[in-house]
Amino acid sequence: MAEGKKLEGAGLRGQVAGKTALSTVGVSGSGLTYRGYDVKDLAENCEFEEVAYLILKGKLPNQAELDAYKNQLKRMRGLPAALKEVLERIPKDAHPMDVMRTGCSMLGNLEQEDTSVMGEFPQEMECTDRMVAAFPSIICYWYRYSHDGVKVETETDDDSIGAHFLHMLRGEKPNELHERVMNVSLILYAEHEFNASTFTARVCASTLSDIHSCITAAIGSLRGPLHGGANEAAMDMIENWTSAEEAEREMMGKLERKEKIMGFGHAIYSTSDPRNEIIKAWSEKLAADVGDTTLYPVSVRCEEVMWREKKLFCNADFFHASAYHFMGIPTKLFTPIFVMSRLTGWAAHVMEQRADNRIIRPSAEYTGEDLRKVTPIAQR
Ligand SMILES: CC(=O)SCCNC(=O)CCNC(=O)[C@H](O)C(C)(C)COP(=O)(O)OP(=O)(O)OC[C@H]1O[C@@H](n2cnc3c(N)ncnc32)[C@H](O)[C@@H]1OP(=O)(O)O
Ligand SMILES: O=C([O-])CC(=O)C(=O)O
Repeated sequence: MAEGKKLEGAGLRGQVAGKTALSTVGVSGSGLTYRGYDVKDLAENCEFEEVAYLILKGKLPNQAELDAYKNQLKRMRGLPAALKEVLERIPKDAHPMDVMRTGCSMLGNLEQEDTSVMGEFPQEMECTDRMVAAFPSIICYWYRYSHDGVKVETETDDDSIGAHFLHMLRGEKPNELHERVMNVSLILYAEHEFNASTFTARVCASTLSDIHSCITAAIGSLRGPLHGGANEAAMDMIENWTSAEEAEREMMGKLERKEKIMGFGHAIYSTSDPRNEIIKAWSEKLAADVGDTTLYPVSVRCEEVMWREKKLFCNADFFHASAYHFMGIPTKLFTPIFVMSRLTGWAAHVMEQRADNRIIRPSAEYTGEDLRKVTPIAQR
């Protein structure tokens, strides 16, 4: 069970920066809740679209509401020609998170949110639904064009966002296991209170900016290796090791050299991240499915060494690395999948901020020079 840790010090740790009804992190016994539901319960019993609906619209949908929501999202999967042209110009070696950032921003140019009456945002839900539907299309359109020269069809009839993503990426519909894992993964990543990227979105929203600006800013914040980028960084690390023994030796060396190990530790949780045991179990199933005898044992040994040596635990990102890898997803697309999911949390926070807004503007402790006069340029 995750417990709260002593929260103080730099990085605004432990400071209440606002109110939310969307989620709790590390405060209730169950560790992580979305609108009062335990994330484990949601991951076991729901599809991602149900959870997206819960986060964005405030309640779990009934069957008719879910069907209508999924159909609406399906109809919004296509990309405007001007956006496709932009994606076609982005080089193969671009960072996929930069592609997401540009894709989101370009969509905001082509389908601007109506902000004409200050403080009123009548299209915020429609713009959000559009982004939820279009983000998988954006990343896959760019990836398939830049890597395979294929202009992929983004208007698929796949039932779920996860299946739609895998279908565009691989050119064929995924099997049931892979679709289920995508659902679970997207649920686990969907919302997490005032994490860095969500806070970024809220700061932007507090200026009464448009929703595409808020989401674009959040994508930039999620890109870093201390946040969403950790799933890719974890993969880059574990794929080098061919046995659990080698992983242990290398991990010990890293710890001796005081290197940060990606996919471990958390700003809020102190003993475990409740998302880890869920994605770890799916990673184990996928390992059995592909007959893996290396990557999963390597990952498990990393987890054991970090706990034994440092009492540091895997966060949501660590076993996502092996799980995605077993599904044949290229490492560089790991963090964009996080975006496809967290978009729901970001947008819900933007709406929550807008509904009860005061511009976010903290103060700083000044550590610079005392007041002084400008020396004329010739004398400097
Ligand atoms: C979905 C997500 O965004 S989850 C987070 C993903 N990020 C990562 O996996 C990156 C690796 N982890 C980290 O960098 C950190 O644990 C963070 C950024 C997640 C949290 O940072 P903080 O809140 O500052 O961590 P915390 O206060 O618990 O750190 C305590 C000590 O453990 C160390 N530590 C924390 N995480 C790690 C790690 N992954 N590897 C090695 N040492 C670590 C810190 O350096 C610190 O040591 P110090 O006191 O000697 O400076
Ligand atoms: O809450 C955090 O600081 C980081 C995190 O786990 C998330 O955003 O999912």
